[in-house]
Amino acid sequence: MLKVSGLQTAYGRSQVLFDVELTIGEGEVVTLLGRNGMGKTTTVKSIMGLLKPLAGEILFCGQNVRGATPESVARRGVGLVPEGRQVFPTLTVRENLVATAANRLGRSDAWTLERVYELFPRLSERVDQSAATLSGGEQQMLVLGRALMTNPKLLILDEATEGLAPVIRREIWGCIEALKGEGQSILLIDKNLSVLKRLADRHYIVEKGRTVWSGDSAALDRDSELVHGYIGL
Ligand SMILES: Nc1ncnc2c1ncn2[C@@H]1O[C@H](COP(=O)(O)OP(=O)(O)OP(=O)(O)O)[C@@H](O)[C@H]1O
Repeated sequence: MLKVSGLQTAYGRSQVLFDVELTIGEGEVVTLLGRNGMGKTTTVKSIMGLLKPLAGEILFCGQNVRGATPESVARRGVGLVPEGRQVFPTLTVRENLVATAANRLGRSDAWTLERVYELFPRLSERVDQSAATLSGGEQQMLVLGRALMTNPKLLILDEATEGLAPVIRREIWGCIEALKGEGQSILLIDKNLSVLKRLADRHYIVEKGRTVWSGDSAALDRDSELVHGYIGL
């Protein structure tokens, strides 16, 4: 579904990615791990077309999307839950969910408001409340629901549980697990290694803008010393 290879990206003159590679197959849950500032968000922004890479290949469903606009990447079926709970603050819960909703790929089991409310009952109790007045956890659920309403082939979650109370985190992890059960392909960035090991099929570690390790959860355990050196957890 997604194949990134030799990815290089810079902010102005400051190059941050030097050689990132990762692959996500249909229905797979894959993580991108690494310490703060190693290039995970920059990789996501490069995939989404929010940054223009200097070099490398980003193949999504067999087509090169490197250099494509964010709109075009979204239209092809990549949904992003960005860092930092980016709701549309002046819109209500319902308006947030429908604002970018689409079923461009014509899925027969498309996401609907009802299905999102079923997944996140807290949102169903607040449909006419403005997003700015939601708690942090509710805002994050809203952003996740909004991404699902675009019916993405690939869902990318960048630190979706950061800064949330444990009970809300568990709720969000439960939803991600349910999505995995439905065959949703997901790229996860998070610091909660024990949950990621249980949930994900494979993992990639980035260190100073390069993919330096990849493997499944069993390999992550086997190489735990090396892995902990890289991700510092
Ligand atoms: N807009 C920017 N301009 C210049 N440098 C940037 C910019 N955004 C990020 N960087 C730098 O790029 C590097 C990689 O940052 P990035 O946000 O991709 O890291 P990350 O692995 O996602 O870390 P975190 O877990 O802290 O979000 C860091 O050194 C960061 O300071």
